[in-house]
Amino acid sequence: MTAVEFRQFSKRNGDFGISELSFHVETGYITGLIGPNGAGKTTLIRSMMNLVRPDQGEVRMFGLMYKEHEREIKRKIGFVYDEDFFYNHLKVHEMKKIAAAFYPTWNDALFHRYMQQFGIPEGRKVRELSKGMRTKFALAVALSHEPELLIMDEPTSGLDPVFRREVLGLLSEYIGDGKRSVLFSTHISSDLERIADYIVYVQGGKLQFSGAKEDLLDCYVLVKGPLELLHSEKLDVIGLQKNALGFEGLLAKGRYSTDFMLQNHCMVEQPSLDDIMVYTREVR
Ligand SMILES: Nc1ncnc2c1ncn2[C@@H]1O[C@H](COP(=O)(O)OP(=O)(O)OP(=O)(O)O)[C@@H](O)[C@H]1O
Repeated sequence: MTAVEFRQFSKRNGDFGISELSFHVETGYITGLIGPNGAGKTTLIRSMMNLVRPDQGEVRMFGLMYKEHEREIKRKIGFVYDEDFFYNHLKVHEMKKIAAAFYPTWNDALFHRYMQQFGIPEGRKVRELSKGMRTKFALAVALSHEPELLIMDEPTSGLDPVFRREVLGLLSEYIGDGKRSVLFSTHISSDLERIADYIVYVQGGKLQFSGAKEDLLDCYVLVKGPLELLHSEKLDVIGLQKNALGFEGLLAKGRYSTDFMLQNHCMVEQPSLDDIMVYTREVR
């Protein structure tokens, strides 16, 4: 089952373009959308909300098209994004009332439970909430209509590690029954290493990878070695960086043996998602 499917999606905005991009988001899992600044993550997320329309190709949500099923699709989605979309002068319970009116499936008991869990006083004005509380409030609103898919643009940016950990715990709990899905973009790849099942990695509007996180992490090894080795051996180092102490970069896994690396005084490590993004970035 797929919660989201991009088919040959193309979109141009000035000199930035996404061209014939296809990927899908599996139902029942947490998918992380990663890529450097300006990669196109927000454009893709906005397309999932029908706030951006493709020039060509299509976006299917739960197998449905926005053209015919906008209301049905939107009701199945909880959306949290980094811009403020609340009326700041309202109190929490007043703002909640407005949001709740949009959703027939609104669960008020669940909302109150989140408010208690997050320590958000419902009589407080939205503008008086801290950034972290505001994110939690947005998350509570998004979750209280019990959506099938939670979409978030940078939900954990600007949150302290304790808040972040709490939000991540909530997401894992939320997908617990296997019928719900989460997709979120982030620059904090350690969050994804902790909880994501799948990764969609974009760069400059192009898809670099879409699949299980473990498969992406398994594609490469991070290698550090002496510069002399580069002269004597033709190593296909991805994102090669040199300094006075030696070289480092990625090697496609399976291309060189551990014995070879040991004999040549190379250190081989498991790369992080950050390492993969740094070393596979295209030089502009
Ligand atoms: N409405 C628009 N008009 C013109 N250009 C746009 C528009 N929206 C986005 N862009 C451009 O599209 C590119 C991708 O932007 P987008 O916000 O999707 O990237 P992102 O991966 O979310 O970046 P970041 O991590 O910095 O938030 C950028 O070059 C941006 O300037």
